[in-house]
Amino acid sequence: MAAQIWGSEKRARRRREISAKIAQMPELHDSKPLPFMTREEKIMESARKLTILTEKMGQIIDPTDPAELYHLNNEVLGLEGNPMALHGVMFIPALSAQASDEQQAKWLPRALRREIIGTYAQTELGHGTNLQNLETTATYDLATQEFVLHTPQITALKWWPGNLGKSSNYAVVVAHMIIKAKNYGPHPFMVQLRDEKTHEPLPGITIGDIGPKMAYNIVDNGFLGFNKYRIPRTNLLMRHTKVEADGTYIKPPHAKINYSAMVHVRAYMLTGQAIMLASALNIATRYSSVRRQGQIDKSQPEVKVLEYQTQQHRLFPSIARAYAFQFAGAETVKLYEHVLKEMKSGNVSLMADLHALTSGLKSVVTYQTGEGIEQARMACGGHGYSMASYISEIYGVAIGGCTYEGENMVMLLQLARYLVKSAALVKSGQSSKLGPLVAYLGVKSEPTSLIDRIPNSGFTEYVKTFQHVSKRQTLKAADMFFGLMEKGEKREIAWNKCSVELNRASRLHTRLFIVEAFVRRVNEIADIRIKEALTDLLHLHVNYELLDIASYALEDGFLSASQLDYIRDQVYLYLGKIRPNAVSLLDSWEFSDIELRSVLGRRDGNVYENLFKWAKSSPLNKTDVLSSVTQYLKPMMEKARL
Ligand SMILES: CCCCCCCCCCCCCCCCCCCCCCCCC/C=C/C(=O)SCCNC(=O)CCNC(=O)[C@H](O)C(C)(C)COP(=O)(O)OP(=O)(O)OC[C@H]1O[C@@H](n2cnc3c(N)ncnc32)[C@H](O)[C@@H]1OP(=O)(O)O
Ligand SMILES: Cc1cc2nc3c(=O)[nH]c(=O)nc-3n(C[C@H](O)[C@H](O)[C@H](O)COP(=O)(O)OP(=O)(O)OC[C@H]3O[C@@H](n4cnc5c(N)ncnc54)[C@H](O)[C@@H]3O)c2cc1C
Repeated sequence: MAAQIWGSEKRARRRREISAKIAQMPELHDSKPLPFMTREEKIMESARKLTILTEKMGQIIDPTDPAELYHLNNEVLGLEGNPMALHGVMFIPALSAQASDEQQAKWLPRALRREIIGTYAQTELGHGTNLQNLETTATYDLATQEFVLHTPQITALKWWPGNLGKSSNYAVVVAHMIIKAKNYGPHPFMVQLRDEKTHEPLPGITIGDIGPKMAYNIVDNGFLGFNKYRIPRTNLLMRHTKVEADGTYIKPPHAKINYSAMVHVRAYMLTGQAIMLASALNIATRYSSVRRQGQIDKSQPEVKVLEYQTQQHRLFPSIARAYAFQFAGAETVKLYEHVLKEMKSGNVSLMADLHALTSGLKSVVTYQTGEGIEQARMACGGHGYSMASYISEIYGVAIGGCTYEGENMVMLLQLARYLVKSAALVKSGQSSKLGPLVAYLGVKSEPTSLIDRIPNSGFTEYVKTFQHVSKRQTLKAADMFFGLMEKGEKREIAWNKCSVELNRASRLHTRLFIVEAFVRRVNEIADIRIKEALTDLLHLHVNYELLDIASYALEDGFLSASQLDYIRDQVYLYLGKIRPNAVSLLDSWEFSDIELRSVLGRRDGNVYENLFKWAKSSPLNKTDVLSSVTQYLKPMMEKARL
């Protein structure tokens, strides 16, 4: 099963080997539990480990393999981030995709050797979503052949970029490029921020940390202002766009090609989210098989809380989602790598499809991951609320994904643009022009669902039902939009008036893609035992998800009330079937205790001993009487007694 999750036998084996090596290297372990550290201590601890990794990484992993890098990152540095998080996730990808060969030769080896640390600075205090209204300017000075970076007012301060505040000395900065008074829109520039020897900010740069956040606090998300700060013309990333010495602008082959670093993270973050969801569920499911509370049969001893159907209903559909996201994520990464390769050689024809797909997936996956992690926390009762579970930290980090790389509603609306265009093709009889991801929009469906009507139909009737609801909602939302425009409404106003319905269509389309990716994977599996276990999980997934969106299929009579009863019964049936495999389905992800960082979810299952040890190690327990008591509470009580 680990091979299915991680993509191959070899990958699963390499993960195990990497975990085993790290277990033997105490210098790479947390020196104390992260929740007992201050933010400064955590940053210090993480930087300490990063320097060791820079020396020893080659002995532990193949540093050119992103999957191995990511696993090393999760084991050693953890999900709270690190002082170089954005260096690997966005700075290097931005340079790789957007810098010319000559620029790459100059900067990439230095970045890869970690001579310099970089980040991706795009978002500003006043604007994150609407890139067209970013306010940082890069004005070309023909006389000196330099760009002058400037922050015209407080809202133009770069705000949020990870590791910008204190750790990075370089950044890919996105600014509006102005040449001879003409604004060419947002473009990426390579900018040195700090002196390479002293790490002091360079003159003309104002920079710092934006303060603590809900989670992800080892990352120093920062602010940055420029005061007429000059950089050479050749620091504009020029793989696709060029500015010649005389100010001539050569436009890129696709208007949004400079957005590729965002698409990179949107594609890769899906499996990251699946890992966080599976981690939280691993903790909650292990704990649920240790925790005994109450009896189902009063004549019997107390049961493990995992025996309660409500507990299973709370956890198991999310287990299925974690697998589904992992499989859909793996497909997306493959597509991304393909499109990136094509893009580098000038073929931009697949960019729109990739953008639409990743926009929808990032939104649905992050939202449902957040839901699943929060259910996992509640499934652990009081102990879930303790930092000993570590679930709250996982939650805080995961839900950041609902916002970064494009706020979820906004990204769903990006997918909706694609769906509406596809709907227009269907309506104008041009269904043959539909891309493979939306081809179903042009297929006539049966009048009613055949779920439970055709024996042994596998998942086909389920997929058809998802396709039906997605198609219907897409066409309905598109009709609403076209209808408003026909009535004379301006395009943007009409769009806004339909946006809730449009986003519903985007969610349904994305959920269909996730179901299909799960089905595709299960169909590929040869090992009969693995196939059986995953087929059970897929049964739970399709039935649970369909129940969740049933209103769409009920409103036009595609599903009947009796079919809904059948679907509900199937959910209960598969909850029971999955119960014996539940812990194994999560243990198969092979998270080590080091990586999970959870007292509640350790492999040994000694929950109560471990919790007591953890509590005793709380810094508050170093002394029996705290100075808060001697200074304030004790005198207060004494005064009251007089
Ligand atoms: C030492 C060893 C240790 C190792 C440590 C390192 C470990 C790392 C290892 C790395 C390994 C790799 C694995 C990576 C794993 C990742 C896991 C994830 C971890 C998470 C980390 C967290 C990091 C968080 C970082 C966050 C960063 C950010 O948030 S950056 C800022 C992001 N900002 C946004 O996303 C802004 C959103 N807004 C937009 O995108 C746009 O403004 C908009 C799309 C909404 C609108 O744009 P615009 O105004 O320009 O558009 P128009 O209206 O003019 O046009 C719309 C048309 O354009 C089309 N379009 C838009 N975008 C694209 C696109 N990208 N591609 C193609 N087309 C696009 C759109 O479809 C419209 O087309 P039509 O007009 O409809 O045809
Ligand atoms: C943990 C974290 C890490 C980050 N790291 C980085 C980084 O490394 N580099 C970087 O540059 N940035 C980074 N960001 C910033 C992030 O990319 C932005 O916060 C994000 O893109 C959302 O933009 P915003 O904050 O402007 O939200 P807003 O756009 O102001 O969103 C506020 C509300 O307005 C709604 N809204 C906005 N526009 C529309 C619209 N057109 N239609 C409908 N509704 C709309 C949204 O849906 C939302 O409900 C990070 C953010 C976080 C939380």
